[in-house]
Amino acid sequence: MAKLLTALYALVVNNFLSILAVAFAAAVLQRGWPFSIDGVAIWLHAQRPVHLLTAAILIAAVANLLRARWPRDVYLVEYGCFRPRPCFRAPFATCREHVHLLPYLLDDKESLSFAIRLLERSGLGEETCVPDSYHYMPPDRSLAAAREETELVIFSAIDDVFAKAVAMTPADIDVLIVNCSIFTPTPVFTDMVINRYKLRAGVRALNLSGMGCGAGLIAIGLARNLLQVAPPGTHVLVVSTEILSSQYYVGSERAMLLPNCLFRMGAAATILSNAPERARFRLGRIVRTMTAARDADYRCIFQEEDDKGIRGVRLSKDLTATAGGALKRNIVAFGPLVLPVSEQILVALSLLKRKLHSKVVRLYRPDFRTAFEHFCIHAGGRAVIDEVQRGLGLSDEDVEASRMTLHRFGNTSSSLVMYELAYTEAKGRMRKGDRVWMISFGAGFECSCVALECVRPAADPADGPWADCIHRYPVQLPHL
Ligand SMILES: CC(C)(COP(=O)(O)OP(=O)(O)OC[C@H]1O[C@@H](n2cnc3c(N)ncnc32)[C@H](O)[C@@H]1OP(=O)(O)O)[C@@H](O)C(=O)NCCC(=O)NCCSC(=O)CC(=O)O
Repeated sequence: MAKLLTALYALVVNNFLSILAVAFAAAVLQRGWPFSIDGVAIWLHAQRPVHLLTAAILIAAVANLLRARWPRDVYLVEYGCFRPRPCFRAPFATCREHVHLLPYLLDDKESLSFAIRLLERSGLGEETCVPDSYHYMPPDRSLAAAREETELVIFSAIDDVFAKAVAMTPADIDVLIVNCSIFTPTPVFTDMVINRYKLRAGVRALNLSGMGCGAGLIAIGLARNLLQVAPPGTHVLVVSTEILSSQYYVGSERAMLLPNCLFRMGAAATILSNAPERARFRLGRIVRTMTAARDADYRCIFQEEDDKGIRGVRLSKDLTATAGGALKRNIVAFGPLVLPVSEQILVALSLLKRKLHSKVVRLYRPDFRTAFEHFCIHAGGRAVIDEVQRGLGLSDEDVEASRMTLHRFGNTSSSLVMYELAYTEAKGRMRKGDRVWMISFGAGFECSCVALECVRPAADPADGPWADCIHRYPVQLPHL
């Protein structure tokens, strides 16, 4: 009964304007339309032609002006992901053997057992992949190795997206955005892509670095902003990756060993456009929250040298709480833009109740499943997914794409959310009209939320990074 009442409440409140319009139309029809076509014709006839012409020109000019100022709709035309070959696999046995052979960990038994424990409890499976350089002993952290990894992951992802977007070629790209946080070579990634694919001389190229795992959605937000004011038919290629070779930490500090355990190779390439032709998703609201003004948040993910002068990325123990806080702040802006009115009224009522009664009244947690069918949550680590699931009150099915992506691919940084989208599609769950919520976190600290609406499901959903393993997923994860 309560379920039925809730559904009825949502139906009435969310369709209030339509119900009002139908009631008004019915009332008008019952009373009779006050104007007749003859009456309007006589009135028009009585006006001076020059006045009618001026009015028509004015109306057309205002409409044109409004249309030009109205931001264009932006679409995700296609996306592709790097699918690592099995030779890059890093199963536990190999990782365990490697950490036992690392000279700097050999003397530090505590750090050694910590690294192994984290590997086992990380939520990563047996098939995640690391670059060739990690298979060397000691790991090859040279520029040449990083460049080799870059070319492999980026070019594979771009090849994949153009293989899917059959009607498009690299020559159709007007703007190129590449993001990678830790490694920035010269010439930069965008030049690498322009050189390889011989992009047009007039292509606009932007490179984002140092922005952590959140940079993929930041790049998509930037592409959206550009496309909203660009001439119709403009195409942007966004490439998101993190290059691991140069950032392997060879020290023994726990907080800096963690990235070695969590990060794995990956890349995604996404084509966006302001033309609806051939589009697969329509971009909805995008909200980015930065909390770098808070010292603790700013230092939460920090590249620095340890006390022995060895460079690495330090991940704070408070990272999950920081992510939860940043998401909360983001939702204050994002929620009202995406939630149905019925949920917003419930939030407003609980706020009012809290104000009137006491601070102990719990605020109503909106049900985001009324606004989205699918969730792609940055799978930064098992604890990050736990925190978001708990905070948003999501079910295990809602976070399945994130947990399975962490299991199969590890933390691939800024490309993760595209692997998660690919999971949902590979499972055949994406339907026309379905809404997707992408959430990413990154150094800064940053939290970005992007809403997507599916306009055309994939022609071949199994064709993607999950092609060779989707039949084995979801897998049962151990209870830790
Ligand atoms: C690492 C974990 C899988 C471990 O989970 P566990 O279930 O084992 O439990 P746990 O959290 O109690 O941690 C186990 C042990 O690790 C220690 N520990 C955990 N996190 C630590 C950290 N950052 N630094 C130092 N030690 C740490 C704990 O103190 C504890 O030690 P003891 O047992 O001795 O008390 C989880 O904590 C996790 O997912 N954390 C989040 C990982 C993360 O930061 N991801 C974001 C990556 S950055 C990113 O994605 C964005 C970006 O780069 O921009």
